[in-house]
Amino acid sequence: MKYVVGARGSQLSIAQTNWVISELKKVNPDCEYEIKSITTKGDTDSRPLFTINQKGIFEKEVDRAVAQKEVDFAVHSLKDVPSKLDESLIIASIPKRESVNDVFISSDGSSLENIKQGAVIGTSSLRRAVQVSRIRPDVTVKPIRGNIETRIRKVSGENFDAIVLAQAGISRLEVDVKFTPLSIDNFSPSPGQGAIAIVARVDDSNTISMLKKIEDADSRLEIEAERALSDYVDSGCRFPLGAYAKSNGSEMTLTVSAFSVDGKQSLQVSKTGSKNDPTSLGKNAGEELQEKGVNDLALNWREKVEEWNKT
Ligand SMILES: NCc1[nH]cc(CCC(=O)O)c1CC(=O)O
Repeated sequence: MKYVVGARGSQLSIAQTNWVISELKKVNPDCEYEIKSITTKGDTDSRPLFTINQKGIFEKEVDRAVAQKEVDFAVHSLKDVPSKLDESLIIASIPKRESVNDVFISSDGSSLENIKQGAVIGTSSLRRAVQVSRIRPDVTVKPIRGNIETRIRKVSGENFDAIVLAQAGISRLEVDVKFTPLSIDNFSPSPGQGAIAIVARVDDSNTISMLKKIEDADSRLEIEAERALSDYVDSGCRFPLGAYAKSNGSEMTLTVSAFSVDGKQSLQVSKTGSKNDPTSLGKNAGEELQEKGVNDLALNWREKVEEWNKT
């Protein structure tokens, strides 16, 4: 049996897709896989500056190829996959997740704690921008565009002294670059960070069961809790949010941090529950955030995003 696999044109997407194919070949030795790279607007345009709620615009283009049967399945970074897929599609498989943490990459090897005063730090993630400025209010956080390799090249000390990226992307690309890991406490990751989602057609049960062979049960439960939480707060999610679920025996703990866009206010919630009910865990954490007034964090978000884009 031969499968055609959809991927974006970016190097990360190709690297992730190759990794998925090598895992699939171990358990489906008789199957063949061919990558069909789908050039999306995200691979041709420059990425946006700081934004909120732009999630998944490029992944949707690849998913359309799955829905239209141009490819059999697609491989994505889960954190970029919107919570609502087309009704003909399903996240068929979640393989074992990579590191969830962010990392700090600087031109002179210094860490976020000891980098020189007034350093210029690049990121286009509002979550990371806020997290950086809370630890080092003296640095300047500036939006940086381009894919991972381009961003790393920009850390020359000329335009950027440092950047923040996901460790998972660097590991998957096998980039040879020095970095310091950032703690999950200070840099609560984006929901789903480090995980890969394989999207297939909901009625294609043969492909789904072939893909399920590389599913990792704990990774699936963890990302379900993180996504249930972000779904719960999504309607008014005009604030930077980090969420991280970790299973431990039969339990799972979901820790969530939410910030106002200017970084001045924050809320943290940590909930433990049965790992087999990730949806309730995510919803419970969301309810507690709402009781604590999370919606107030979103006040004036538009003006605050514009402020970030002026730096
Ligand atoms: N939004 C871009 C993106 N999508 C997935 C990854 C890396 C892999 C992952 O986080 O799972 C990255 C780069 C980054 O955040 O540094």
